[in-house]
Amino acid sequence: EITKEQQAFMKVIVDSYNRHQIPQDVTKKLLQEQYSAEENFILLTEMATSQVQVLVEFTKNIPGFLSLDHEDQIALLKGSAVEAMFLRSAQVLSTKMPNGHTEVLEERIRNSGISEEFMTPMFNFYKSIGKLHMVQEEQALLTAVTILTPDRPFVKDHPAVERLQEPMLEVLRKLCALHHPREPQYFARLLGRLTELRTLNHYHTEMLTSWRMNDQKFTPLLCEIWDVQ
Ligand SMILES: CC(C)c1onc(-c2c(Cl)cccc2Cl)c1COc1ccc(-c2ccc3c(C(=O)O)csc3c2)cc1
Repeated sequence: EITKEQQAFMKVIVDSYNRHQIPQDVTKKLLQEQYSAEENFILLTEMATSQVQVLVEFTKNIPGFLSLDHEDQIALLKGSAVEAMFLRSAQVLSTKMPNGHTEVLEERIRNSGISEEFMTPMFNFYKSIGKLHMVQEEQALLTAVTILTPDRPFVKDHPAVERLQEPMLEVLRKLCALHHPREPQYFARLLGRLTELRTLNHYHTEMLTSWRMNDQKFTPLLCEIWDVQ
């Protein structure tokens, strides 16, 4: 069912996804530092900054991405960074990481100055992703599909992005049928998570505003990608 060239195409994306991860010396800090809201915010800022760098490297390996208009490349990265980081942190929180990152990451997110009203939708999303039990290929493809979403703000050449996203959606659809044969609606449920991700974008914008109200500092890279400060 999955053709030879689709397999090769998928391998490029999955290998890149596995190659690009936050380095150990950064993630191990999650286990070491204190648990004050202040310290948690600083750690999460470091994680997010490192994850954005990882995302940029992953995105550059998506076939065809580098031949897009340069301004559109930036618009796609800015428009998808938060969603891609929700997907990645969801993966960490739902797979019991052997290194104990899961528990400490959840603990630090829950105590980092994020107001209660955002906790519920955030952790509902985390739960809904966990229930899907995505295999690694699906996680890699879903992240690539999220990044190559044509209707992000300021994207000029929609059709060019669609032409890159379509083949990835087709491979993802076949992967879902392959790995979840008894759940014909699995692919549709997966795409439903992308809709839920869009709503989290709006919550995230408010989270940023309330952090900034408390004079919290971000890194230059996060300020650039989130148009803050
Ligand atoms: C600026 C900061 C306070 C912030 O603002 N919004 C969010 C934010 C939040 Cl709080 C939730 C969801 C999305 C965002 Cl942007 C954040 C924190 O973002 C994070 C991004 C990414 C990780 C993350 C990734 C991978 C891994 C791995 C691994 O791969 O092995 C092991 S531990 C870990 C940790 C955590 C937090």
